[in-house]
Amino acid sequence: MTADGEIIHFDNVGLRYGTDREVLSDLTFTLHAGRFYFLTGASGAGKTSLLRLLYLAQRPSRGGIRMFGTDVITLPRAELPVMRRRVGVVFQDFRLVDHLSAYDNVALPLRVAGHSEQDLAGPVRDILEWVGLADRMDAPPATLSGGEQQRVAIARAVIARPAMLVADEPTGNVDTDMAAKLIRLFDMLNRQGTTVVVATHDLDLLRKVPDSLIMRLDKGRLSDPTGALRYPPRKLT
Ligand SMILES: Nc1ncnc2c1ncn2[C@@H]1O[C@H](COP(=O)(O)OP(=O)(O)OP(=O)(O)O)[C@@H](O)[C@H]1O
Repeated sequence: MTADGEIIHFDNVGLRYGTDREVLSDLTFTLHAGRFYFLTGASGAGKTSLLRLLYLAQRPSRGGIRMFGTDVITLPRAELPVMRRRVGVVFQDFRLVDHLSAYDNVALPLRVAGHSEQDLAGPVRDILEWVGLADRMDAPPATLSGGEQQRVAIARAVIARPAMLVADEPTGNVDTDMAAKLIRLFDMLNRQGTTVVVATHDLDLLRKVPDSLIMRLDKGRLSDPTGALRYPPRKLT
């Protein structure tokens, strides 16, 4: 994070896949630490593509991106994994490892980072408890409901305490009540200081986080270039 609380800055970013037309154009915005952002827009507007830029799964075709004060465009490839570890990711389809228990799925990022079993056991149990799955730790994903699987995925995304959590339609495969519960988890994380970016079609979710900032994509462009529109509307300070 930089001194003024910026965690990400996009400067005139464009993205095209292959030689096709641009799917994202002229994106200039700043995300600030500790805020909650919703990314909305019609199907095909470019939400997933923009999130992929945020979690460094994709490089832009043009423009500049600064993350945590570092220019990621010129960052050597070998340094990308360290930067990626600062961003947790949650997907609509959970993407859990089928043959691992809930516990082992959540432990995975800490094991990859080299933590000992002794050190990681406490945090993994604590976070599974926090998402309400203390009694399902040994369950393989296939035996969990969609909402339970998504809570494991959220626990896995935040176990290494990322500065930012990025979620792509995280409530797309759960019912309305579970969607509200998942958004409450994101909100709690945000209140503890994690910057949160959630892409969603579901405009009802936006009302559940009153202080959220809305980024609206329209055919690859941000219709509010400052990303500062609020929903419900609130006076800007
Ligand atoms: N790997 C790819 N190769 C080529 N074109 C792609 C690729 N991924 C996405 N696109 C195109 O980029 C555009 C934006 O897609 P993207 O998935 O980012 O939109 P979205 O807003 O997330 O859509 P949805 O809400 O339907 O998931 C679409 O026209 C899509 O067809």
